[in-house]
Amino acid sequence: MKLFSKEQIYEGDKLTTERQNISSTDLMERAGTQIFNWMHARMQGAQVPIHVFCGIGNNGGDGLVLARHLVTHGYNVVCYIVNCSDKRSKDFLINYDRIKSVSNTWPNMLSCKEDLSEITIGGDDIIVDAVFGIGLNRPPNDWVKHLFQKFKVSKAFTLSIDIPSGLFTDRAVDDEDAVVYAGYTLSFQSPKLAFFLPGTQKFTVQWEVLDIGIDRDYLRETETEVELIAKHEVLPLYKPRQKFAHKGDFGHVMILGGSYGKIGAVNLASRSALSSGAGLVTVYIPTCGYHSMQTAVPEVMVITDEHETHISNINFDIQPTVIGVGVGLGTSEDTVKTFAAFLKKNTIPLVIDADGINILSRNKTLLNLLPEQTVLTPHLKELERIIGTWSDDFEMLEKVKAFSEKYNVIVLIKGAHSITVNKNKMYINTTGNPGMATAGSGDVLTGMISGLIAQGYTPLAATIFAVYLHGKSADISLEDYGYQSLIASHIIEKIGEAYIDLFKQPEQPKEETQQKQ
Ligand SMILES: NC(=O)C1=CN([C@@H]2O[C@H](COP(=O)(O)OP(=O)(O)OC[C@H]3O[C@@H](n4cnc5c(N)ncnc54)[C@H](O)[C@@H]3O)[C@@H](O)[C@H]2O)[C@@H](O)CC1
Ligand SMILES: [K+]
Repeated sequence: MKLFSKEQIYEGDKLTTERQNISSTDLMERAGTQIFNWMHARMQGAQVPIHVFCGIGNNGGDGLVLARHLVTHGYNVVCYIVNCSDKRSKDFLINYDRIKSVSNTWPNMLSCKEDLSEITIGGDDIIVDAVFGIGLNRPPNDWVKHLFQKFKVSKAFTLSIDIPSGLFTDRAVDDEDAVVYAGYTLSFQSPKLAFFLPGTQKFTVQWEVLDIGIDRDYLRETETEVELIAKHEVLPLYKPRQKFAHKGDFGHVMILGGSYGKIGAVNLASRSALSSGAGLVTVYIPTCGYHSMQTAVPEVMVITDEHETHISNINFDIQPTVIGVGVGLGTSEDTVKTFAAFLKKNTIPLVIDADGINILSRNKTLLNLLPEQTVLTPHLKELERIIGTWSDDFEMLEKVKAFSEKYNVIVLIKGAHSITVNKNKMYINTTGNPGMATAGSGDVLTGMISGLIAQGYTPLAATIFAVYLHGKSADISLEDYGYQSLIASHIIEKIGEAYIDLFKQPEQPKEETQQKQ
C-alpha cells in the first residue's frame, strides 16, 4: 500500500472533485459518512455517550458530518467546537450550519481553558477526535493541550479521525502532552507515516484505512516515497520453483561469523538460510564451533578459521553467491583486521549484521569498500553508531536515506515496524509481534535475507520479502508459544508456513458456506 504525503493527499482530493465533478463539500460528506457507517455498524444504536470534538478546519468538518448523522440516527451525542483559530474552512462552515438544522442546543463552543471545566467525560464514554487533521502546521495552543490531557485522563475510548490530533505528517512533535492518544484511528485513503515510527507509533493503538473514493488513476499513477508492505505487496516478488530445478539453482550462502560462546548465532543464521530456500549453506567459523555446528545442523558445511575462539584470517576457496557476515562475530583486533582485508578484495554480495556493523561504525572508511547494494541490518543502537545521533525519527530517516545514497547500500532499520531504506525509497513492514524481542531473532533474519539473495532475488527484494516472512513466521509461532515463550528457533520452524500462507485464500464466512451446501 502506498503512503501518500500530505501534499499528495491534498492533490488527490482536488483532482477527485474535478474528475468526479463533485464539490469538496460532497467529498467531506463521503468522509464523514464513512466514519458514521463504521461506528454505526459496531454500535447498532447503543446509547453510550459520544463526545465529538471538532476543530475549525476540514478535519473538524468531517467531525460535524459524523455528529449530524449520529444525531439523526438517535445516538446520544454531544458536539463541541474547539475554536482555536478564526480561520474556519469553507466546508467546516457549511457543515456547521447543517448541524444546527438538526439540533438547536449546540455545538458547545470551547475557546479557552475555563470552558473545559464544563466538560464531563466518563470512562465508558466515547470521544471522537476531529480537532486537527493533516493540516496541523504548528503546535496546538496551551488550552487545547489541556483538552487532550482531559481526553487521556478520562480513559474513554478515543476514535481519531484521519490522524490523532497534534501529530504532524512530516515532522516530529515537540510536546507529547499536546497529542491525542487514540485507541483507534480511521485514516482516509492512506495511513500516515507517524503510525509506524518508533517515537510516534504509540499515539494510536490501531488504525484502519477508509476508502473515500479518491480518483483511482491518481492513486495508481502517483509514485510515493513510502510503501507499506503486506501480503499483497510481497506476492509479486515470490519466485516459483521449476519442476526440474536442482540445488545449484538456489545459490550458495556463506554465513561468516561466530566466536567462542556465540556459535549459536551462526547456527540460527545458517538454518534460516536453508529454510528460506538456499540450495547450499556453508559456515565460516572459528575452530571451537566445528563439532557443535556439524552435529546440530548436518545440512550445513563447515569451514573453520585457523583460530580457536574468533575469526582471525578470512580465507576460503569456494564461491558463495552471497555472504551473511557479522552474527556472533565479535570485534577483536584480529577480526577487524581480517574483515578489512577481506572487504578490500571481496566482490560477492554481502548482508552485514551485528558486529559486522559495529566494525564498520568504528572504521568508516571501510564503508567505501562495500559492494553495491550491500544490505546492512542495524537495530536502532547499531544504527546510531553508524550514522550518528538524531533528534527525532524524521531526521533519522533523512540521515539513513542520505547514507544509503552515499554508499549505495540498503539499510534495514529493525524495530516494531522494520523499515527498508534504499536511497530515497522506504518500505515499512507490517508483520511481526513483540514476541520477536528475543535473543537471536536478528540472526535468523540475516540468514533469511542471505537465503533469498542466493536464490536470485535482488538485495532489495530479498530484504523486503525476508522481513515480511520473518515477521509472519513469528506471527504464526504465536499461536503455539505466545509472546513470552517464542524463541528464535521457533521463527525458523515456521518459515515454511509463512511461505504457504502467501497462497492461502481468506476463509469464507461460515453462513455463506452453509447456504451453498
Ligand atoms: N481536502 C479534502 O477535500 C478533504 C479533507 N478531509 C479532511 O481534512 C483534513 C485536512 O483539513 P485542513 O487542511 O482544513 O486542516 P485540519 O482540519 O487538519 O486543521 C488544521 C486547521 O487548523 C489550522 N491550524 C493548524 N495548526 C493549528 C494549530 N496548532 N492551532 C490552531 N489552528 C491550527 C490550519 O490553518 C487549518 O485551518 C484531513 O485530515 C481530513 O480529515 C476530508 O474531509 C476528506 C476530504
Ligand atoms: K484528528
